[in-house]
Amino acid sequence: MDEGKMDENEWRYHGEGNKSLVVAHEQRCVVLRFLKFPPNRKKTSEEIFQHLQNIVDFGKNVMKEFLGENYVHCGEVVQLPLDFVKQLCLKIQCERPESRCDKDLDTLSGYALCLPNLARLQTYHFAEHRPILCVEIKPKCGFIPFSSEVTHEMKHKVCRYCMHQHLKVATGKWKQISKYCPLDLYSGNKQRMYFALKSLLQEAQNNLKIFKNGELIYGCKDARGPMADWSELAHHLKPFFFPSNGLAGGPHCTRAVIRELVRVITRVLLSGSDKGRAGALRSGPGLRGPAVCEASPFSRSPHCQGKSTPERSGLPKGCLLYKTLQVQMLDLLDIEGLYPLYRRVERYLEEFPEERKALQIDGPYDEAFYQRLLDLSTEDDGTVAFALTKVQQYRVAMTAKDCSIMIALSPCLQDASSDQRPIVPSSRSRFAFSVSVLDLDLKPYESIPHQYKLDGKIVNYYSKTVHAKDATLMSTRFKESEDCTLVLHKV
Ligand SMILES: O=P(O)(O)O[C@@H]1[C@@H](OP(=O)(O)O)[C@H](OP(=O)(O)O)[C@H](O)[C@H](OP(=O)(O)O)[C@H]1OP(=O)(O)O
Ligand SMILES: Nc1ncnc2c1ncn2[C@@H]1O[C@H](COP(=O)(O)OP(=O)(O)OP(=O)(O)O)[C@@H](O)[C@H]1O
Repeated sequence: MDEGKMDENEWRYHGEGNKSLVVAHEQRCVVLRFLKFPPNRKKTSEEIFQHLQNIVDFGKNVMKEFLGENYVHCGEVVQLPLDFVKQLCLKIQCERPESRCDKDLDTLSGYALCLPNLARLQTYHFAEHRPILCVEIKPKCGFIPFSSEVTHEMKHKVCRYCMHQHLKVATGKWKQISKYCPLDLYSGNKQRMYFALKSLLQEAQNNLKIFKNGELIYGCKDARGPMADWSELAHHLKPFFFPSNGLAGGPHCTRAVIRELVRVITRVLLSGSDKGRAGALRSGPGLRGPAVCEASPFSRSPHCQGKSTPERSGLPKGCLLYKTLQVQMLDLLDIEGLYPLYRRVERYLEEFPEERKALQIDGPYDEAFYQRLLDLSTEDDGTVAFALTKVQQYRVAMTAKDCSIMIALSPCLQDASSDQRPIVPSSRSRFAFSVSVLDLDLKPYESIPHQYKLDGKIVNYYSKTVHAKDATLMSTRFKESEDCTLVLHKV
């Protein structure tokens, strides 16, 4: 990229999250990822450069090690002309969803990350002219805490995502509770995975997006966005899954196309032999905790009836879901066990503020930082060193709980057998595919107190609503039995 000759008209708005905004190049398969900040938060250019460089280093030295070379794209920090950034910011403003406009794009530093466009991924040298379908999934936390530090019984039964849904609907973030449960997706059991993916398709929230040739065709921009329309989605997908047959339209066609999509995504998610060092974590927590979440509607669905023992994780060890789950499980103590250790580090830093650098709280995220993450002991010897290791592991785990997986699918030509790319078959076509992870920014040390408070809020709200529901149910049952007694009495 020639940073000297930048033209805002060659870039278009692509998407954004809470902390960054992404624009895509119209022709080339690259994106620019800019940081966003609340309007009054002024950061120096040097701070922004350092923040971005830390993201790159963390990707290279930590996440590539854990997840594998091919899945992680670190990109590079680029310096752009300020005039270009200002014009770009004006150009895209009208396309930004209202709910994301509480933060502004950083137009003052001129720094951004330049990354491959994972929605039009060319990793395996897909021919430029071939159509590309891309599915982005934000799977969230795939396990139930196994730490003995957990005090709320509910946390041993219901996963955080399912509990959080209730609070999100109550606060108006989303309109309705999703049937998606991360434990189903991470189960490795095909039926549970189909159920999870279908649930995501029904209620995408911010957990599912679908792009065709780099354009968003499915998924919420905003809680106020229109409802999911499967027939419109099927219309987009039909040429990919039923290329040469004249499958008629209508609900039958829609169902057939969605079924194919779900099957292909499941196969891709279960595939993979990419080498990562997540194996280094296997001697640690392993797959512990309950295998199912009590709130998942799957356990109450007809598929599950008659099965007394839920499936344990059947994820193949090489697949990205497995590796992501292993990194998530670096949260060994749960926020309840971690918070006192965070306080220990805080007290130490209050006394010796100059030590912050040596403790690598704000980087550098180098090989030494990575090596310390491999110590999975949970025996607290009372030291700051122990507390710090657990704090850093927790931050890495939280990052893995909030990352997204991008699956790019490109239809194969009949003669594509000599290609080196992995292939996934569907019933009427074949796709070359690639899988990548995005949003691997290390969660800040400062967010730990917020996590602690939020955890309490989520569990308390869920317990309250579920108890209220149970109480209503009980009182209805009680009434029914009272009625019954009366009837018996009469007889
Ligand atoms: O805490 P959670 O589980 O709500 O996750 C937040 C996400 O909400 P979600 O649950 O996915 O709707 C949230 O996503 P949205 O902005 O709501 O789309 C962010 O990803 C947030 O991360 P950060 O603070 O921007 O680094 C996420 O915060 P943390 O990952 O820092 O907890
Ligand atoms: N390299 C990429 N290629 C294609 N699309 C991308 C890329 N990076 C990000 N995106 C798109 O931009 C969106 C926002 O990016 P990202 O998730 O990194 O933002 P964020 O603000 O860090 O997210 P969060 O809200 O989780 O903090 C993603 O959901 C994805 O659709």
